[in-house]
Amino acid sequence: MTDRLPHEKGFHVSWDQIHRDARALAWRLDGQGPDNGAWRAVVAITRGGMAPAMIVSRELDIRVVDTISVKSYDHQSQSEARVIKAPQAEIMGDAGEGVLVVDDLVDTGKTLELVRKLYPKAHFATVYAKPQGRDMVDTYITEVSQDTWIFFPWDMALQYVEPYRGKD
Ligand SMILES: O=P(O)(O)OC[C@H]1O[C@H](OP(=O)(O)OP(=O)(O)O)[C@H](O)[C@@H]1O
Ligand SMILES: Nc1nc2[nH]cnc2c(=O)[nH]1
Ligand SMILES: [Mg+2]
Repeated sequence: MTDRLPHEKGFHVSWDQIHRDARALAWRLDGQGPDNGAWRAVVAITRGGMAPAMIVSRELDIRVVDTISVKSYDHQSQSEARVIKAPQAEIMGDAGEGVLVVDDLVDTGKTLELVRKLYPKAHFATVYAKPQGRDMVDTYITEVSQDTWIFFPWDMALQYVEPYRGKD
């Protein structure tokens, strides 16, 4: 993760904000599936995609939900990704047609590139997108610049901050 830093800007997302944005994503996807507008299943890219996928599946009343786990690692200075848990083969079918693959964000696009290769007919949706990975996503809600780090509520806690005038 250190190679992803430093980032000039921080975009802090609250629970309320991610709920609203994931709902907006669901509404945009409503009726866009290949089977009379319907989607067959939602697949979350763990772990960050799980909260948005839960909200999307709830909004669109999709009861078939599975996960895919992609682990990024550095191998001789080249960053690679591999699947360490795949979704059920019966859910994905041949190429993922009718399946909504949901993640919290796309950054470099490496994660989605890998999942897309496996399931080229699935629909890829993220809540947030950065320019470098944007072409890997079919539907997203909000774009942030490449030098922005997105902070999610599950990675944060409320804490005391010094008053402005109290600082050195
Ligand atoms: O477009 P990319 O450059 O591949 O980055 C995007 C991915 O990185 C983050 O997940 P991470 O691998 O950090 O794991 P996590 O979801 O378990 O936090 C994020 O949730 C996306 O899945
Ligand atoms: N939380 C978080 N994880 C990431 N993984 C890749 N980019 C990001 C980001 O901006 N925020
Ligand atoms: Mg992730």
